[in-house]
Parts: sequence; structure tokens; C-alpha cells
Amino acid sequence: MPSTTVRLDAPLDMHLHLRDGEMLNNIAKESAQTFSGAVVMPNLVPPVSSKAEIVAYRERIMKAIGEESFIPYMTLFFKPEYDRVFLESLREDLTSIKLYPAGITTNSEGGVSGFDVEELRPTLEAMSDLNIPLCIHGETNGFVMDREAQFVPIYEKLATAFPKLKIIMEHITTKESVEALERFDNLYATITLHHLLITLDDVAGGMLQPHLFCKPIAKRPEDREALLNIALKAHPKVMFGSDSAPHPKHAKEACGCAAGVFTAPIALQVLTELFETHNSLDNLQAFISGNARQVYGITPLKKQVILEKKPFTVPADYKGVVPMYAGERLAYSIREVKHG
Ligand SMILES: NC(=O)N[C@@H](CC(=O)O)C(=O)O
Ligand SMILES: [Zn+2]
Ligand SMILES: [Zn+2]
Repeated sequence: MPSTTVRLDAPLDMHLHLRDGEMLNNIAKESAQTFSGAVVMPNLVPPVSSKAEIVAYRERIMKAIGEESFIPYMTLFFKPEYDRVFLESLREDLTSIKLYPAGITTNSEGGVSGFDVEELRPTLEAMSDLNIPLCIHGETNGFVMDREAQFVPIYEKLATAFPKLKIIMEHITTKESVEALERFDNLYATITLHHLLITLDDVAGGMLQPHLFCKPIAKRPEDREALLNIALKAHPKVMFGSDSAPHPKHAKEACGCAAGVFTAPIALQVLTELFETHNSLDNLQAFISGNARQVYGITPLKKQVILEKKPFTVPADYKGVVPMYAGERLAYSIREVKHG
């Protein structure tokens, strides 16, 4: 009997941390081998915030991925002082601009400390005119389980004030964000793999699981349900964004565990199993690529990933970075990647 295979065309990861230096060289291929491209987050130390830094970071990424065909869709770290002339000068070098509230997540200290529309207007209007999407890590500094829901009014304020600006709610984790998506034409979202699978119970309900600790923290079963619901039907405003965020093992298995789940090497296999389990395989192509093409207006490199229903045991680590499901068996493995 022939084994079950699933073909994915040009998978895109619309939210990825590739890091820099040794980590970049160690992990970039884990995405570049199977994904056609990824939106690369700018939260380096210091953050990517000039044309020279974007261009140089892109070059370091291309060097790290070597022979693989892969497009890094570059982003700039949002600062309210960016003006139109500056943004015009690097329009061709970037895909979006990423806004972090100051101090809310890994390497976000230089982020935004207020959301006064008039203060942000010059930059956001210029972005709107230049058709540069705004990606946001949407959390307040309130109670950890409420941070994202508390940010929804800020999303709404921005979506109303800048109706032509594409605003992407990154790595959404709550039903409140899912509902906001429906209320505003210009709000979109990325959803991670882990937030489709886990709740806070998996992180802290038993023995603490540092490799599942991330920002935003995984929420309640009803939140996961709301995310699953729109992902499985590939709602046209949602895109896959792994938020794969590698940290060295010693920084995760530590007092003061760094936030981030490393999923790049397992994302396609696990998504395939998840969509199959829910009889939604027909929608996976749109979730993993089609919706992102529409929302961002991008044409990815041609790449076909053939997955096969054959167990794959997840390695304990990838060069010192522990992936989600380390040591466990997945139902699908990558059989082949075809180029062109
Ligand atoms: N998601 C995380 O928990 N961590 C990300 C930052 C981010 O995406 O917020 C990281 O850079 O480590
Ligand atoms: Zn984030
Ligand atoms: Zn992230």
C-alpha cells in the first residue's frame, strides 16, 4: 500500500527569529531547507534599525543558509522617529516594520513606550502611503494572562486611525484577538504552531516545561479553540508564523528562563498531522503560503515539500537548541524537497 504523502508548495513562515552570529549559522538552515521564505524579526542586539543594518543582516543570513533557496523577508525595528524620507530610502530593502512595546519580550528594550496616535501619526501615515505593513507584538504590561486581550483596544485604535495601514497582530493567542480580526478590514494575524497545540496547562500545569515558555504565554482551552478554528479553515486574514525563537539550552533550562519555543525543524510535519487529524488538509496550503502571498503581495521562490506519513523522531537538540517535542515521535516526516 502506498504511504500517504502530502505536498506543500512554497511554505512561508511569516514570523521567524533567525538570530545572529553562531546561532544564526547553526539554525538558519533548519528553516531554509524546507521553507521558501520567512519574515525575519529584527530583535537583535542592537535591533535592526537602519538601512545599513538591514542590508548587512540580510547578507549574513544569505551566507548562513549557503546553497539553500530561501528568501529572508526583512523587517525593521519600529521607532517613532522614522520619517517619510528615511522610509522611502529603504522601501525596497524591507517587507514590514515590527513594533514592540518597550521591554515586553526578548530584546525589545528599545521599543515603543506609548501609543498616542498623534505621536505615531507621521511614521504610520508614511508607512500607510508607502504600503509597508506594520507587525505588532501586542501585549500590555498588565497581568500576564490578560496582556494580549488588554492590547486589543490599541489594535483597534490604530486600525481606525490608519485604515489603509495593514496591521498584523503577531502570534495571537486569545479569542479576543480572533474577534478583532473580524471587526477591522485592515487587521490580520499570524498564528504559531505551539499556540494551536498547547495551553498554559502544558507549560505550568505539571512540572514546569521551560521549552514551552514563550511570549505571549499560552492561554486557556477556549483561546486555543478559537485559534484552531480560524487556522484550520485557513481564514484569509491569518497566516502561519512559527515565532520559532531559539535560545541556547542553558538559557532555557535556567533560573530566569528565556522566552521562546524552537519549532522551525518540526513545524511542517506537525502542522500536517494537526490538519489531517481535523480533516482540514485541504486548507493547509492556504494557511502555510496562500494567505501570506495575498496579504503581503509576495511571490515566493518555487519549492515543493513532500511529507510522508512515516514516523520521525525529533532530535534531542539542534546544535544545543532544544526543539519542541524533543525525543518524541511525530507521524509525518519530510520525504523530499523539490526546487523550481
Ligand atoms: N516569542 C518569544 O517568546 N520570544 C521571541 C520574541 C517574541 O516574538 O516576542 C524571542 O525573540 O525570543
Ligand atoms: Zn513577539
Ligand atoms: Zn517572535
